[in-house]
Amino acid sequence: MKHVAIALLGCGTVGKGVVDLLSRNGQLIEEQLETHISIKRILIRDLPKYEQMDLPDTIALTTDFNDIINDDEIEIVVEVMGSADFAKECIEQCFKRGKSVVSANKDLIADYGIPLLKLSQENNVDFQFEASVAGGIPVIRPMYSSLNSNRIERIIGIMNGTTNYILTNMTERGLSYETALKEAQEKGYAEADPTNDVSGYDAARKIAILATLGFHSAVTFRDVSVEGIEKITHEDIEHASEMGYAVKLLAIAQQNDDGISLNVHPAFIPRSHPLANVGGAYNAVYVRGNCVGDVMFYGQGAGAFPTASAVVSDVMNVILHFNLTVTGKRKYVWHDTKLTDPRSIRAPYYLRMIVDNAPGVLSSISGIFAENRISIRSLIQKDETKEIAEIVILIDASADGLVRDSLKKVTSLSCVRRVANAIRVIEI
Ligand SMILES: NC(=O)C1=CN([C@@H]2O[C@H](COP(=O)(O)OP(=O)(O)OC[C@H]3O[C@@H](n4cnc5c(N)ncnc54)[C@H](OP(=O)(O)O)[C@@H]3O)[C@@H](O)[C@H]2O)C=CC1
Ligand SMILES: N[C@@H](CC=O)C(=O)O
Repeated sequence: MKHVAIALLGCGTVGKGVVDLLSRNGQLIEEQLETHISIKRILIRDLPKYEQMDLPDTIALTTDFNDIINDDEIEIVVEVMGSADFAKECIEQCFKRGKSVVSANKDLIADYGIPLLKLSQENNVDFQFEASVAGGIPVIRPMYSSLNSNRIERIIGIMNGTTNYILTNMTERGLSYETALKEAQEKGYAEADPTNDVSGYDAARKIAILATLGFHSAVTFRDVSVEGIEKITHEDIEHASEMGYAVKLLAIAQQNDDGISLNVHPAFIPRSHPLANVGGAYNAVYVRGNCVGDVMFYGQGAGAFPTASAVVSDVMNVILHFNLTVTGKRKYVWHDTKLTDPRSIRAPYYLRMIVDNAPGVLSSISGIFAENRISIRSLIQKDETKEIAEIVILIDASADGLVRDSLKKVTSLSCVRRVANAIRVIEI
């Protein structure tokens, strides 16, 4: 039986998941590859913390990356630390020393995926990162393999388990935002800094990675317009339910006539749509190819075993390439990319405002929308006291820039206390 020694950089939620998955399914994995995989070393920072962990005695823990990079027996390095700079440095060193790398680090790949892929090719090694998008769901490989006979037209999905867990549990269990986030952290879904999840940056990184591969476009995280879920309240969720919608954080990449648009934002989705029923930490990604039509990928987008499933399958793929002597041979294609102005993207919007409960208020607000040729689909006055009222407006599909400009004017009306939220409605 052949033997491949690997090293892990990091042994947190995902790293420990990899250790456990290999011990649980090792025999089946060996049978398929005719190769035994052993984890030889793991890099961590805080040694005493890991000495208590239930890890096989055969694994050497180290706090010095040199122990890994200088060990010629180690052929594959699995980077599951997170962070950008140090991880990038380690991965580059691995490539230069002829080691293939598997990474789950979307922060890094969304920014440096293309230069890293190029460097891996120059050094004839593999770089694989299936777990970087949607945890356990196979969605990266289909982009450059199973669906690559298509021109990909659109990618839309729920790509962050933490925010989906928060929104689902605010909706179904009435949990507060803070309690739901705490639960998501306890379950190992959230990033080390959960701001990346709730602000939409994590999903933005994932859609940038998918668009890079699916659209053959050299885009990065910085090309994505991002809005998070921090402003979503129980009021918004209740109004959505009453109107037949669920609130979800969506990531959308779209090929338009004038370029590519990349957006992450909360959205009202009709309850009848399959994405509305993706609950908890589950993710779902729709891909539309010009020949295949719509394909949907669904599964657990975060957590130890689901993510380790993708990481270990990447390790298996690297070993398969070793065995077939095709390591580092995959070719990637990127074209010049033009980005659509995000302000031109049209959608219907749900708007919630807190206003004075006084005559003439509604006509002042609707007057501003009329001036901007935005047509109001419905306007409902909700809870009211003697002094204030909450109004909920649905407007027909309008350009984002026009909606934002109109809302600025609405906010400046003395009778408008605040625009509490403006959320796009997805009609698919
Ligand atoms: N959790 C999930 O569900 C998913 C996570 N990912 C990605 O996987 C990666 C790992 O995530 P996760 O396991 O949740 O993270 P954790 O925070 O649970 O674990 C990180 C691990 O990396 C180690 N580490 C961090 N920085 C360093 C460093 N500079 N030097 C040495 N060791 C270091 C930590 O060691 P120490 O404790 O000693 O600091 C810890 O063992 C991230 O890129 C994340 O975005 C991807 C998909 C899903
Ligand atoms: N924090 C991420 C983990 C997986 O990528 C999430 O919540 O989806």
